[in-house]
Amino acid sequence: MRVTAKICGLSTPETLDAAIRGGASHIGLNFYAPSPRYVSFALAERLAARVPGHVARVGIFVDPDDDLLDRAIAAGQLDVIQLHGATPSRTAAIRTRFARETWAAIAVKTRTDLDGARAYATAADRLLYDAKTPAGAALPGGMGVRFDWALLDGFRHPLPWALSGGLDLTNVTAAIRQTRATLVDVSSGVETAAGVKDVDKITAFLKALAA
Ligand SMILES: O=C(O)c1ccccc1NCC(=O)[C@H](O)[C@H](O)COP(=O)(O)O
Repeated sequence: MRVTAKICGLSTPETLDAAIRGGASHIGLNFYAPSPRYVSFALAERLAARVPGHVARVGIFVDPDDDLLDRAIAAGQLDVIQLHGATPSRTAAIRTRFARETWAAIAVKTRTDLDGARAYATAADRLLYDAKTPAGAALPGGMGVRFDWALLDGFRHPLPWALSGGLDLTNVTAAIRQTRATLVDVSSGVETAAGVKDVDKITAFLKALAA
């Protein structure tokens, strides 16, 4: 079973290049201003220009308006729109309007949260099962929080999906073994501090998938 990865929240050429060199299938550019991984349109443009055609550029958004999407898609040459906090109907509208592969992030803590994924069955192209961050947390993602992977046992996935939330070099192999994920997503697990990606951590994480 081949497993691929999205390295999320990249904001420097060096770490972006490490993700590409290491074999990431997707790279994530974060357009949510409060995030420590936020990239301006100008920076997104420079980073996107380094990404070869076989690697998908994913834009990360929290309930974005159309203007932000328009500008980010152009700057980041986005192939994929990843939405946090968008309702199924807003997700469907974005997918239709922007004609891009669209991912719905599902914030998971309980089985009920997971069941909520079904509402996106006709609205999105892929689900990103991410851990629900604690109440009052500054961000809805990128906080290194893990959910109970056993919740996925026997779950009938309504769409292709990816596993996210608290993954790192120490647990990604077990996560894949347990959930049978074929696409994993990581952000803080390949950082030395919030928003500071690390070339060696990215390389080691991707190498673990190839082993
Ligand atoms: O990473 C962020 O700063 C972020 C902010 C707002 C919404 C989403 C965000 N990240 C989305 C991702 O796809 C992360 O990779 C995902 O939440 C996993 O993060 P981590 O647990 O740190 O690996």
